This record gives sequence, C-alpha cells and structure tokens, in this order.
Amino acid sequence: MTSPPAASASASATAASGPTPPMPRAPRGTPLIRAEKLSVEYRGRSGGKVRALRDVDLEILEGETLGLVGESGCGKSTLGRALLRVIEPASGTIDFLGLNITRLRGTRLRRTRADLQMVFQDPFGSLNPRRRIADIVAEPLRRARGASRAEAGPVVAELLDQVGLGAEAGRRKPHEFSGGQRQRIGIARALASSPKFVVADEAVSALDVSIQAQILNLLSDMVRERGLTMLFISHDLGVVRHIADRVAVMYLGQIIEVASRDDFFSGPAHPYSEALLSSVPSLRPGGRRGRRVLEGELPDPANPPEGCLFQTRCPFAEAECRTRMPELRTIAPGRTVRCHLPLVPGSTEKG
Ligand SMILES: Nc1ncnc2c1ncn2[C@@H]1O[C@H](COP(=O)(O)OP(=O)(O)OP(=O)(O)O)[C@@H](O)[C@H]1O
Repeated sequence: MTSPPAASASASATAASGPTPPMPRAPRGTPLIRAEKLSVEYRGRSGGKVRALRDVDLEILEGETLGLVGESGCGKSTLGRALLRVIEPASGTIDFLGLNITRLRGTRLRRTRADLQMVFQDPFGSLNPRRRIADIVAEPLRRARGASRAEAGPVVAELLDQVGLGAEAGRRKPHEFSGGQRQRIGIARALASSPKFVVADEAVSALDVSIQAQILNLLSDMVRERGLTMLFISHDLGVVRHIADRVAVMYLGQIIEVASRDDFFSGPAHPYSEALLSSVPSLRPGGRRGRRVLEGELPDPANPPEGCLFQTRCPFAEAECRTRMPELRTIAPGRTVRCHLPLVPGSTEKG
C-alpha cells in the first residue's frame, strides 16, 4: 500500500500544532490481541525473500488506541493485515482474546473476522462505485455475521446516523459523496459487524487537513463509545499524538520502541524514534536536544545490516551495535526499547 513519505515537516498542521490533545484514556491493561514472534515474508523482485515482519512481539490492550509509526516500507500495513488474518504469517502466533487464531480456517475464521475490521486509507478506492451505500456498509455484517438484508437494514441506518451522514445516505452511491464523507462511510462499514478490534491504516492521510480532525474525532468517539481497541497506523506523528494512548515504532520490520503517548512524545528512548520526532518541528523533543537529522537511506529489507538494524544510520552506534542485534527489552514500566544504548528520556546524552 502506498502512502506519503516518512514523518516529515509536512505532518498534518491541524493535528500537529493544534490544541493539546485530550488526556489518553487509561488502557484497561488486558491484552485483546497479541503477536508473538510474528514474521511475514514476501517474494522480492529478484526472487529472494523480503522479511517484511521480523519476529514481532506486540500486545494491544483492551480499549486502547495504539499508534503504529515508522517510515514508508517498514512493515506497518503488513503488521496490521497480518493481525487481521488477511496476510498469512511465515511464522509466529496471533492470540485474540486468549485464542490462538494464527491458523484458523473456514467458518471459525469467518466468525473471528467479524471481530476484526479495517478502515482503509483511500476512501475513493475502497468503495465499490456501483453499489448503494446501504449495501456497502452492510457487507461485513452479512458476510461475517450471516445477517439477512432485513436484519442489516436498521443496523446500517443507525450507523450512518452515528457517523453523521443520516440514514437516507444509504440509498445513494459513493460518487455522490466527498472524500471526508466517504471516509465516514468506510468507518460505518468497518463498525457494522460490531468488531472488537479495528485497524485504521493511514485512515486520514488522503484527506484535506481541514477534514482530518473531524474524521479523527469521529474515530475516537466511536472507539470510546463502543469500547473498541484500535491499531492506528500512520506516518504522521502529529495525528498519532492526537489519537493514540500508546505508540509503537517500527523499523525494517521490527518493533523498536513501545511507550505511552506522553513518554514517547516527551522523550523517546530509541535514537530512531528521536530522529522521527525531530523531523517534525512542532513535536521536536526538549530544547537542548536540537535537531537530529536522520541520515542515509532505509536499508534494503532483502539485505539488512548485521547487528542492530538501525546501526547504519544511528549517530551513536558502537562496536556492539554492529555485531549484536539488541532484544526488545523493558527499560521502565510500560516502556520497551530495542537498543543497546537507549536514550535516557529528557537527556541529551546516551544512558
Ligand atoms: N505484496 C507485496 N509483495 C512484495 N513485497 C511487499 C508486498 N507488500 C509489501 N511489500 C514490502 O514489504 C515491506 C513492508 O511494506 P508495508 O507496506 O507493510 O510497509 P508500510 O510501513 O506500511 O509502508 P507504507 O507506509 O508505504 O504502506 C516493504 O519493503 C514493501 O516493499
């Protein structure tokens, strides 16, 4: 899936520089979905294997919104799709509500899919232009929950009302709506089967900045009112700061940091996270740190470096970083980082 380039100074003006975001809701602390050593491989252009996910360990807690960030190509969409069982992992497991869903097939997979839904990036490309909105929104409810047209009708009407379009929108077709309205339709469709977990993949990136805030607010209202858990994938750190309770950072198919939103934005622990934040002037961490420019290209995922995958671009890399891959380890309660020499939050020096 294509998306705009990595976190940059062009990050959404509204979300990045707007008023202080609301206090994050305290997650309830029970994992809803958990990936363990999850790996996904694609066939590369030269015929070799590209490891798009490398042994990803990640818990998403019931009721939270976890923001997933990182440069284009680091594996964010692949992780979202693998969790939804749209992409088959090469190895590893996915637990959903304590049930191993990694290899579910047939009816059991179809039933589970009703609980796992996706809001897509492109509200134009993801809606079938020939179908009525009511049918589009009803589709997951009918397919995954086996609802009849008559059963789906009232649910769809109520959803269209809740997303601010009104039930009468159901009689119309996608071309009659603007980009923001189509994304409201996309959200209604994702919620139709009453899922427990939603992946929003660059859900506001294709929208005008003025519309982004409205859609973000709608998403957070829906998540709160329905007690949903959301993985919010975005290259735009300003948007993530607005909506996420916790933040996970990916680099070359690995999770390299997980932290609460406030810890992350006030003092990231991984040098890569700091460089990402530093590229957005309004989010740059603490004055004395100044600007750290991320140098060099993202390595070819088919030919990753030895040792720490970030060592070729890390301004602090030492001998150990060039030979030994760091583990994802806990450095403070609720805070994990994959770095031999994590930054001490709030300091200019390595700790
Ligand atoms: N269908 C595919 N076949 C081969 N390689 C793929 C395929 N889909 C993704 N990749 C590769 O897997 C890696 C991860 O891609 P992915 O789309 O998950 O990253 P991303 O962080 O979501 O990037 P973007 O923000 O650009 O969507 C990239 O190197 C990408 O080129």
